[in-house]
Amino acid sequence: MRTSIATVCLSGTLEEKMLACAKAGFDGIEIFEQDLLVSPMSPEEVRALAARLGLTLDLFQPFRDFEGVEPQLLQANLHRAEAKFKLMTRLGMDMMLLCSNVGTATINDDELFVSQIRQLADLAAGYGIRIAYEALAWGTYVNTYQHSWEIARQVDRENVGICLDSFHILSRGDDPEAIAQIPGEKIFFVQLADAPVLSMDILSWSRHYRVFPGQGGFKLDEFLGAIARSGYAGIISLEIFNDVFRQSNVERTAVDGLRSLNLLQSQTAALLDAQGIGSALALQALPGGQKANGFDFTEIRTEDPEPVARLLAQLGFEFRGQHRRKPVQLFSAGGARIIINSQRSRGVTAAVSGFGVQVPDPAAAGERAVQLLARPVPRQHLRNEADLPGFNAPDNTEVFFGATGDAGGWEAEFGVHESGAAAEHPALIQCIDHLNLAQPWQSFDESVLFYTSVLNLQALPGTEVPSPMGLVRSQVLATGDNAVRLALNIVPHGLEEAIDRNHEYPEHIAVRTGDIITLARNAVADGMDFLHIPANYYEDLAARFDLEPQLLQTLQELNLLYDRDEHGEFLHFYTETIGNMFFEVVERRDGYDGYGAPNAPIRLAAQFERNRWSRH
Ligand SMILES: O=C(O)c1ccc(O)c(O)c1
Ligand SMILES: [Mg+2]
Repeated sequence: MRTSIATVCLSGTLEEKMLACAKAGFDGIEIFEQDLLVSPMSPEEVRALAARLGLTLDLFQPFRDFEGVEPQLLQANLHRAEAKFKLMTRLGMDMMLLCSNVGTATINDDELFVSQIRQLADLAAGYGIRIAYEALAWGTYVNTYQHSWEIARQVDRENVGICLDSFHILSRGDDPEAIAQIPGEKIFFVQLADAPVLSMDILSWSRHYRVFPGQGGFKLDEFLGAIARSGYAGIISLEIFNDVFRQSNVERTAVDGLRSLNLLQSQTAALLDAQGIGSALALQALPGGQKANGFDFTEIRTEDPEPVARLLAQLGFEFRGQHRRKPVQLFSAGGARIIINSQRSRGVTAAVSGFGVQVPDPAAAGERAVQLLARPVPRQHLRNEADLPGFNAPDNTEVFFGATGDAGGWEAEFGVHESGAAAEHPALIQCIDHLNLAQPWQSFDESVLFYTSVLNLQALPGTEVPSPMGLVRSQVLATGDNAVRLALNIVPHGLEEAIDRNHEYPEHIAVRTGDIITLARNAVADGMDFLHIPANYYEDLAARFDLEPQLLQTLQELNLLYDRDEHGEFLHFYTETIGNMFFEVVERRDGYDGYGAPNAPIRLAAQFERNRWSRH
């Protein structure tokens, strides 16, 4: 599939945008006219740069407010168009986007639209230029794809077709199914954008909140499937107006965009395959996404392992061994393995630096990640050491693929020979339940797409948690069976540096137990520091749930939090924070499925009080 992206999606100068698109691997770009207007590069220089970078210049856009006007204005519009045709000739471009009129149209008459666009077409033909007519969702008279197609059909010129933009169609709730009936050769261009489901006027939604495919709520595989069934064989482009992308790192945004297209074409190929339909789009399928069976390990980086090791021991973890070659230690409890790594850790008090998941075929999962443009972690293994495919997530977490049930492969490097070595006491901890990773606000959507596509996780509906630092947006990603769960928390604006500053906005590792009360009592006996929960919380619990007074008293005594859903009950507690991380211990009774969301504000406020206090 040939891929393109509109320059309006990206930050920086036109030159920077072009370099980033080429580096990410796009085939071409749409030149958004404003980017050219403000550029010091001449049209000839833009053309030469594109040629040098191997980028095609696919669409000059937008040309606005043309049809449906009085005769005098039409002449001015044709004059304006001719100037742009000359400019396009200098750029070596042959396709112009014509948006349906949103401003100057005063006459609602299809026949007039047809005859005026026909005049434009005949003028364009003299320059060898084709016109792609796009119905904007807020077009004054033309605002549906059916209408733009009807007009283009009646114009009846070889050099006039339509541009289909998923946003304008899906934002209105229109059914894209009828696209399949349009002759593919009359679809001149396809723009894709996703968007979160919001209720606001369509213009504001379009200009500020579009996101890459897979980051919003539109069913773009079905949309692209309908495009494919029309017989369209052209370019699939991204046109994303997004306030955050326009101020984010241009290279990262370009990679994020191409990742979204690589995922979408694979999903669409699967959809068409299932219907037994071939496609002229040459959709590239990715190696199949594998369902992870669980966490392989979680890694903590720290320059001083002692406080973390002490906390792990208080929670019931056993020290399993020291890596034979590196300053790295392994701890485990039940099926939960935690690695403390002191390499490259100068200045890091403690931070969650990576994790592994177990999949049936790690090499294939690694190959899929590469095709999704994931950045490989530089290799540091020796020939006789396990070589887990590893990648840097957008939040800088290192993500590894291990083989299902084969931790022994790398555990041996820690001198651990029999897997599941008999501990002195059977561990109360069963496994890693979930990880909570902090996300800078600029890269939240990028992270969601990365983790859902590379780790093959599903995004659950997001929530918002009030905290003294601001409203924290939170999003859970999980395998269908919850064997692997990640909770991504957006860091409130202004605190994103806190992640690097090693303070204030910690991440956490949640481990699961079948007996949290015994585990908490053992930890108290071992002198562990718990996050202190205020008495107000327990008064509120008593009001909301009818709890046995004895249980309520135990919860308060042990700083345990409580929640209930339609399945069962949830008991959990938090440890004190070390550096940039802490632990949570959870007990899920009778299939409780959530994360104690009502308790999250209590936790954030308690940590805020505590961290403020510890800084003075
Ligand atoms: O918002 C706009 O003006 C605009 C311009 C060009 C497009 O292709 C589009 O989808 C929207
Ligand atoms: Mg568009």
